[in-house]
Amino acid sequence: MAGLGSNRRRDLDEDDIRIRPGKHGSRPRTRTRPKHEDAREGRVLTVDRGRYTCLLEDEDAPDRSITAMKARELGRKGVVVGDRVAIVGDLSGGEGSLARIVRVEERRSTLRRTADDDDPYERIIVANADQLAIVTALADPEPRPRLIDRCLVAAYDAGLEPLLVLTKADLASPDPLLEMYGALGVEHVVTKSESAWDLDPIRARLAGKVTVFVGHSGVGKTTLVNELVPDHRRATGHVNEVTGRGRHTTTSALSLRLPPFAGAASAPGTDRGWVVDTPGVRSFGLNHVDLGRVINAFPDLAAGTEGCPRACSHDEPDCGLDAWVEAGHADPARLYSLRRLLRTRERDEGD
Ligand SMILES: Nc1nc2c(ncn2[C@@H]2O[C@H](COP(=O)(O)OP(=O)(O)OP(=O)(O)O)[C@@H](O)[C@H]2O)c(=O)[nH]1
Ligand SMILES: [Zn+2]
Repeated sequence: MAGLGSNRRRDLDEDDIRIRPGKHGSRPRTRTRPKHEDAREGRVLTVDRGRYTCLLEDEDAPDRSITAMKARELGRKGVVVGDRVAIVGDLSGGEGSLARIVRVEERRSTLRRTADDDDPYERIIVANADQLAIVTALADPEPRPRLIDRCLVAAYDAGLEPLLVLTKADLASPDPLLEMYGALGVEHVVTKSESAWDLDPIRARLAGKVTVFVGHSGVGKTTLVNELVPDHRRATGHVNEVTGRGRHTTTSALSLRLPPFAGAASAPGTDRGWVVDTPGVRSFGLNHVDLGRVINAFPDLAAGTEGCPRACSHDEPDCGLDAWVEAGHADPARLYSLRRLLRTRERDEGD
């Protein structure tokens, strides 16, 4: 599906969004390993009360899911969902087995949030993601543009490519919302759960990427994720089996590997992509966000900031961008959209 203003979007991809290299290209390079030469590489799928469910991604142990704890030597260093880690100890994955995470590889990206704008504690929700899927229902509940704007700011700040996922298209047209976001050049897909799903457009957007799904309660995120990853429930049941702990509501994100699909390039080993489901992400506090970085997602406007006063917020009377736009160098709708995003932190009532 064509994205909105996708030409413009292409331009900024080069500078701002990290392009994923090939199959093994995103793997952290092997560093000098003074200790734990026998450590295996894994990916953190979810976290539950100090226990990390990790997927071993070694050639000789493909797709083995194990439970691990943080080794004491990691100290206070956090381990989050999406982290690439080095693991030692009991890697059998058998019942009651517990391995140790001894190293966390450098992160390609970190998606953070604060509970609200005044919250001084920022939390990393997910490491090493490529894309932020902002799931919004077209009706029931009504779309909340302010919340979308906040998610967009968080995505731009984190260097993630935003993707608008508009659900419940059987209830309302996506056109008004698409018009509102057209100038931003955000990619989008439209879904509806009615009778036959057409999931190919969204699958094509997810292939080969790690995509974090966020959305307000009731927008249909769970319905969609279950459809995309039919093993979802079984996978989470498995986690409980392994840890031997009872069922409870987890607040951790959960990484799910997408199954192969016919429309994707089906070379063996092709990365089908990952969905990272995030229960409980209902607000997106932006306390940690440096709004000065948002303009980097607008290269057409960034080029016009030479006439700005020092430390210009780009939302003040002396900002040079008004003249830049008046001179015809950029679309006024783009400047309007940028300023709307820059003001999201002030307009937080109800979101
Ligand atoms: N009409 C319509 N209803 C849908 C669609 N997708 C989901 N729903 C319904 O919307 C309601 C909420 O869906 P969920 O998948 O539970 O939404 P959620 O975003 O996961 O919400 P929480 O579980 O509260 O976090 C359910 O009653 C779904 O059946 C759709 O495409 N069209
Ligand atoms: Zn300015």
